[in-house]
Amino acid sequence: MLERLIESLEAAPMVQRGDYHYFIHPITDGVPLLDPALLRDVACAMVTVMDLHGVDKIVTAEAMGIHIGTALSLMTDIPLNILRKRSYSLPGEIAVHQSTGYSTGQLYLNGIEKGDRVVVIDDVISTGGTLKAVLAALENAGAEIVDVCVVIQRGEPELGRAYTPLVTIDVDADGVRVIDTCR
Ligand SMILES: O=P(O)(O)OC[C@H]1O[C@H](OP(=O)(O)OP(=O)(O)O)[C@H](O)[C@@H]1O
Ligand code: HPA
Repeated sequence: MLERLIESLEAAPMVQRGDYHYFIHPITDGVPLLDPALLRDVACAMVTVMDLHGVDKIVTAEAMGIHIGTALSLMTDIPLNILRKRSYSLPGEIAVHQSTGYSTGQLYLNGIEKGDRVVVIDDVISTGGTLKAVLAALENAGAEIVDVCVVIQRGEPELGRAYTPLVTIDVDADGVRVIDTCR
């Protein structure tokens, strides 16, 4: 089920963002084109590895968790909640600081109730800065985090809790090497 993902990752072009070797891939960037079969492979694998029992909401971060979260939501009928990079100034909005290997910013959580059972998904974890911010916002809102799943784990970031990657990669200036898969 993951052959298309593995092959496309190992063919991914690289660019520099400061000191950061950034790979460009349809799942993580929507560039150059997202093949529906690849998105379907990823969504089916995530549904297989995640614990979705009694889950109220799928949570992801703008922007590149949205297409994956949408596919999962359509497959499972579980509503999708998106942490946005802009504030809506709604009552109860929770703001958290996001940092990645090449950027910093804010993420804003709305629409999560105390006691909600949620799963968190994203396209990639690299430094872990984004998912740490998402988890902090959800904890602040009083959500119960049932599971965390990412398509791609880059390196060995710690989140302070377990999470499941579909694939684990190493990246250097020459490109991407897939070193592990979830099966
Ligand atoms: O583990 P980290 O070092 O935090 O990196 C992972 C995050 O980086 C990317 O988001 P980014 O904020 O770059 O923006 P995008 O999703 O809008 O492309 C990606 O979608 C992850 O959310
Ligand atoms: O190297 C990367 N490529 C695409 N998305 C990312 N998000 C964090 N690092 C990366």
